Amino acid sequence: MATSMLESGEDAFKKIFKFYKRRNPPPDYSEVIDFSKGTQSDKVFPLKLDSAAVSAVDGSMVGLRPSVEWSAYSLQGFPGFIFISDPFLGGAQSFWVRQALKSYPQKPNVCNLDLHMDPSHTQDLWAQSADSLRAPPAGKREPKTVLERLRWVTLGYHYNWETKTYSAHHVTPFPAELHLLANQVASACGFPGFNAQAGILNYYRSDSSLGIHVDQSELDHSRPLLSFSFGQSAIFLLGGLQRQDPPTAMFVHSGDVMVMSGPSRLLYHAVPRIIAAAPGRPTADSGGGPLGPPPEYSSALEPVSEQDWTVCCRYLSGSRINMTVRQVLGPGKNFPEPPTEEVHPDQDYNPPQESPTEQVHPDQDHQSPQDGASSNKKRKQEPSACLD
Ligand SMILES: O=C(O)CCC(=O)C(=O)O
Ligand SMILES: [Fe+2]
Repeated sequence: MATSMLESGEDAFKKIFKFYKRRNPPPDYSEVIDFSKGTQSDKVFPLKLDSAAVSAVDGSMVGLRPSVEWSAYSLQGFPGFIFISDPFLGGAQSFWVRQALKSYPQKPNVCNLDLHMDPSHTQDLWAQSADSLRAPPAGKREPKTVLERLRWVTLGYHYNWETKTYSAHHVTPFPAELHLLANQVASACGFPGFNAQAGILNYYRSDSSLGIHVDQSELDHSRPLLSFSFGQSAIFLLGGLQRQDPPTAMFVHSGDVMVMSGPSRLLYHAVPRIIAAAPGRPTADSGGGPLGPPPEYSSALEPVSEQDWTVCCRYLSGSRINMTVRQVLGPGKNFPEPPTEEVHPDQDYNPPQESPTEQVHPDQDHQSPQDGASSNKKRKQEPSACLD
């Protein structure tokens, strides 16, 4: 399969991306690494993390199991890449899903819908969508709620999709609980003092994909990039330092955490496909249901009400959420002073259309997810597929 494709002219990453994105016939997944099956693949090795770096109490505050219990792995050929198979306490994923759907899209954070909607309509996407998502599906094709049209949210230093930069002039407070979660995971992985300064949240529908790119806009690449996934599963492709290097395919399931650090920090990667989570797999919608975390541990996170959880479950039945957390500046560092004539605080922030990087620098820097219906078009359109 994938390996035999590498001979011909088209670059290997693109070819493998297309292979996994293909709908008809669906691809063969036999070469895809599944970390939830442990060291079944001869390329996967158990990784001992720094269990002293995070106390069980601190971990439980953000919904993490004690780090000695985490199943962490390294992947042959990818030093610095760490895969942690769902380190969350039962029920704790629901907190993060609710945050990603209800809280993080709110102002002053920035989202794709701000580009073509009146600010009064992007103020509270949850409030506008919750009733429709709570109602039982009517059977016929229903108009999409605004929440279902959400594709990305930026936090902290807001990523500028056009210039592919962060700026000292466009920053809002980074959510404290997500800062804590990232700090603890990074500490366990050998990066104490990780300072979450920017977040990019991607919201994938069942036909979405994320193009081949490298996350290089952060100014300090010695700090890791952390990725948290919830909801439906995905195929993640991890390649090399060159765009055409052949990638390795792996499944990412709900609750999984990936850390790109050291020599893996600047590797090309992509998400060609969202896959329905296997029945019985503890996706966010079954990980404790509406209950939130068991009451025996303290948490920095507000419990999720049953009402809210109904909305989250309906949303997640056909969607995947990925939160990447980045440290933009080195410890104690600031943004370099721009030459005076280039200082245009905020006015020069032209937030993208839904997938602006496709228009400007395709296949290179960080992009937002693309919907299936528009994968070959310059400007992304709303997806045509309905909820599963
Ligand atoms: O969705 C994912 O797993 C990857 C997201 C990503 O690569 C990014 O946001 O830069
Ligand atoms: Fe990325």
